[in-house]
Amino acid sequence: MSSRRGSRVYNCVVVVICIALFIRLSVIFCWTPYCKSVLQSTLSNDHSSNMSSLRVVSSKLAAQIDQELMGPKIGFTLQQLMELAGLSVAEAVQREFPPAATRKGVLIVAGPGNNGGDGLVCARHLKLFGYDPVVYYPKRSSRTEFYGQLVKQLDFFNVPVLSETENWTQYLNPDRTLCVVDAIFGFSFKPPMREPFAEIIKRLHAVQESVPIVAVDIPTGWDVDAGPVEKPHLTPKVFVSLTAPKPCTNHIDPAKTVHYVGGRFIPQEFAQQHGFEQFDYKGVNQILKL
Ligand SMILES: NC(=O)C1=CN([C@@H]2O[C@H](COP(=O)(O)OP(=O)(O)OC[C@H]3O[C@@H](n4cnc5c(N)ncnc54)[C@H](O)[C@@H]3O)[C@@H](O)[C@H]2O)[C@H](O)CC1
Ligand SMILES: [K+]
Repeated sequence: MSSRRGSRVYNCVVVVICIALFIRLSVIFCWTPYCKSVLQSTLSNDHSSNMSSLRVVSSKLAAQIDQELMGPKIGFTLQQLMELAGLSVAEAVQREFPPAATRKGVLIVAGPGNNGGDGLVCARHLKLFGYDPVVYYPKRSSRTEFYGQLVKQLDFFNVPVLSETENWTQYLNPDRTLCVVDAIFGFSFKPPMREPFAEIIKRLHAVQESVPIVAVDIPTGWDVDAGPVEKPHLTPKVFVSLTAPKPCTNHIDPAKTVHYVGGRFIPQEFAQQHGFEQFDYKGVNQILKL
C-alpha cells in the first residue's frame, strides 16, 4: 500500500518536473527571441524605423540631426540649410510642373516659421527658373531679421509678397497657376490649426484637385509622426521630405503623391552613423525621387 503511494508521489514529481522543464524551454526558445525583437523595435523606433525598404527618421531624431548640423562641431547656419531646402523644393516644382509659355504662375503660401522661410527661398529660385511666383505671407515673424531679408530679396526679384488682407485667392485659378507650394507649417505644427491658417487650408483643400499642392517637408496640418490629423487635410501631389522622410510619409498614397527627398546637406557617413538611408542623389541634383 505504502509502496503504491510512494510510486504515485514519484510519478507526480516526475510530471511536475516535466511541466517545469517544458515551460522553461518554451521561455528560452519562443519568448526570448520575441522579447528581444520587441525590445529592438522599441529601441529602433526611438531613432529610425525601417518601413519596407524606406527608412524614416522619427521627429526626435530629426530634431537631433538639426541640432548637430547647426551645432559647434559641424557649424552650418540655419540660413544655409534653408537656402538648400528652398532650392530643392524649386527643383521638384520644375521637375513636376515645367513652366509653359502661357502658364507659369506658382503660388507660395508661407507660414511664420522656418517652413515658411523655405518657401520664401523657393520663390526666389522659381523666379530664376522662369516662373511667375507670387507669395502669400499672412503672418510675418520678427523672430529673426533673416525673414525680413528674404522678403527684401523677393522685392529685388520683383516677386509679389502679399500680406494677410490682400486678395490671394485670385491665384487659386488653374488657368494661371501651375501649383501651390505649401510652406505653411513643417515639423513644429501642433494641432489644432489656428486662424488664419484654418481658413487657408480649407481654401487649398477645396481646389487641390485642380491646383496641385507641393508640400515642403510635411503637408500642413499633418503630424510629423501620425500623418493627417486635421480635417480637412491636404493631399499633396508632390511631397518633398527635407534631409530624410519622417514617419508621416508612411501615409503617402503613391497613386496620388510623388515623393522626393531634398535638402542635400548630409555626407553619407553622417547618414550611416545615424542609421538612416544614404540617399543616392545623382550628379548635381538637389532632389531624389523615392
Ligand atoms: N534640417 C532640415 O530639415 C531643415 C528644415 N527646415 C524647415 O524648418 C521646418 C521646421 O521649422 P520650425 O520653425 O521649427 O517650425 P514650423 O515652420 O513647422 O512652424 C513653426 C511656427 O508655426 C506656428 N504654429 C505651430 N502650430 C500652429 C497651429 N496649430 N496654428 C497656428 N500656428 C502654429 C508656431 O507658433 C511657429 O510660429 C521644417 O519642417 C523644414 O521645412 C529649415 O529650413 C532648416 C533645415
Ligand atoms: K508644409
